[in-house]
Amino acid sequence: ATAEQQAGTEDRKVGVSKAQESNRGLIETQPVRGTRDFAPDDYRLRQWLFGEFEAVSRLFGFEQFETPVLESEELFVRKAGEEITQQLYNFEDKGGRRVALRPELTPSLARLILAQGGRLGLPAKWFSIGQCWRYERTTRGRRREHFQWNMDVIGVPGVAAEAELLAAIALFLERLGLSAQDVVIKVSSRKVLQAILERYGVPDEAVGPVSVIVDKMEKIPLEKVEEELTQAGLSREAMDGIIGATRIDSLPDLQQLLGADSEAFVELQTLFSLAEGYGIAQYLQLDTSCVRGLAYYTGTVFEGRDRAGQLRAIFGGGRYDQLLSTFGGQAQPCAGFGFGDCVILELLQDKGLIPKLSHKVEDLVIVLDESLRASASSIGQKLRRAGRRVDLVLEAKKMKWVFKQAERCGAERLIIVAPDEWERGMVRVKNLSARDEKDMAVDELLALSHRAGQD
Ligand SMILES: Nc1ccc(Br)nc1
Repeated sequence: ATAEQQAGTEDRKVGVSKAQESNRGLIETQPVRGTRDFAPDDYRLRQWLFGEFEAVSRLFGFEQFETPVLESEELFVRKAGEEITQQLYNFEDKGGRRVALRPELTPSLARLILAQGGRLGLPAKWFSIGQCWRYERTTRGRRREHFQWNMDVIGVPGVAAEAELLAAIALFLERLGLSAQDVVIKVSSRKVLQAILERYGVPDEAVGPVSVIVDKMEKIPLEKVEEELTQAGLSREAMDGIIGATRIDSLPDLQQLLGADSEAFVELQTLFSLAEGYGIAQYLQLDTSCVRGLAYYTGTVFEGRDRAGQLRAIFGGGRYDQLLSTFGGQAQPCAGFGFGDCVILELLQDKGLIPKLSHKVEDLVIVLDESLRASASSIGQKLRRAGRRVDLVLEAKKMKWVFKQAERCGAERLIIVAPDEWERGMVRVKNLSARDEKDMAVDELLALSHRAGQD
C-alpha cells in the first residue's frame, strides 16, 4: 500500500456500497469511513514504526503505559474552542453514561497519574502508543483515527524535561534516516503571549483560548483571526500586540520584545543551550507563530515540520503545568509530545526511506503422504521450540506451489517428510539459499536448528 493508503489520506470513493450496487449480498468490505485496515503488509510497516517509537522511548528510560480508548466525555470537555474538542467522537452508552473515544492521550495520562495518588515516584517518565479518534464531519473524507506516540515527563519544572523530549524525537528521526535537513522543530512558549496579554490587562485565563485562535493563523485568513480575537474580547491594540509577537524568530528579537529577565526569554534561552549539549540545536528554530492548538499548554510549545513545508505537523508538544489541577488534583509540572503515525510516513515516502518489509519464516515443512502428517507436525513443533519460525503446509500441494510458497515466506530451508526417507528415520532437507539438499536424521536436523535458533 502507498503511504497515502497506509496513512488513510487517499481520497475514498463515496457512494452506494458494492452490495447495494450489485445486490450480490456481499457485505461492505471497506472499513468504516475515516478508519483504516492494516492487512499484513500494512501491519508490518506499522509494527516497524511502532517498534522505533518503543525502542527510542526505552533508550530514554521511559516506561510504557496504556489507558482505554473509551473515556468519560468530561475528560475532554474544555471551553477554549479547540478543534479537538469540537470533533469529539462522543455518545451516550447503554448505561446512560456520556463517553467519548479519546481524541488525544494526555488527559488520560493525567487521569492515570492522579489515580496513582501519592504512590507515584517522581519524576515519572512515561510513554504510550494509542489510537485516537475525531468525528470530522466535513466531506473531505479525512481520517477519523490515527495512532499517536506520546512521551511525557511528570514532576520536572525545568526545561531540561523538554530538552530530553526533543532529544528523543531527534534520535527517532536519525534512526529512520532523517536529519535536520529534512525536519525543523519550531519552538516557542505560551509565556510570550501571556507577557503580551499582561501588557494590555488581559487576564492569564485568556492565554489558552487566544492561543487556539492564533494557532489557526496559518490556516484561515488574518481577518478571520482578528474577528475571533475581537470576539474573545481583545482590544485592537492587544490584537496588534499579539499578532506582532508572533513574528519573532530569534532570541535577540525575543529579548528585545520581552526583556532579558522575562520568563519566556530565560526558559527558551536555557532550552536552546541544553539542545547544544544533545547536539540537536540544528533542528530547533525559535518561532513565536508556533502556539499549538491545545488550550492546556502553559509554557514551552513545539512542533515538527518538513523543511519543504509541504506536509502537516509531524508531531507537537509542550509544557502543561496546570492540567492536573484543572482535574481537581495536585498540580504537577508536566511536559510531553504527541507524534502521529501518518504524516511521518508521508515524509518517509517522499524521502524514499520506507523500508521493504516482507513475511519471513526460517523453515517450510511439507509432508508428501498424509499418513505422515502427525510426524511432520511433531517435527514442526520441535523446530518451533528451537526458535525456528515454521510454516507447516496443511494439505497436499504440488511442488511448484511449495517452491512458490517458500519464496513468498522467505524460507531458508524446505523440509520434506516423505515415506522412503522416513522409513530410514530421515527427512529431506533442501537448503534453499545454498541450493544443496540432503537426507538428515531428525535429531541432526534439530541439533542444527537449535544452534541456528540461538543465532
Ligand atoms: N485528534 C485527532 C484524532 C484523530 C485524528 Br485522524 N486526528 C486528530
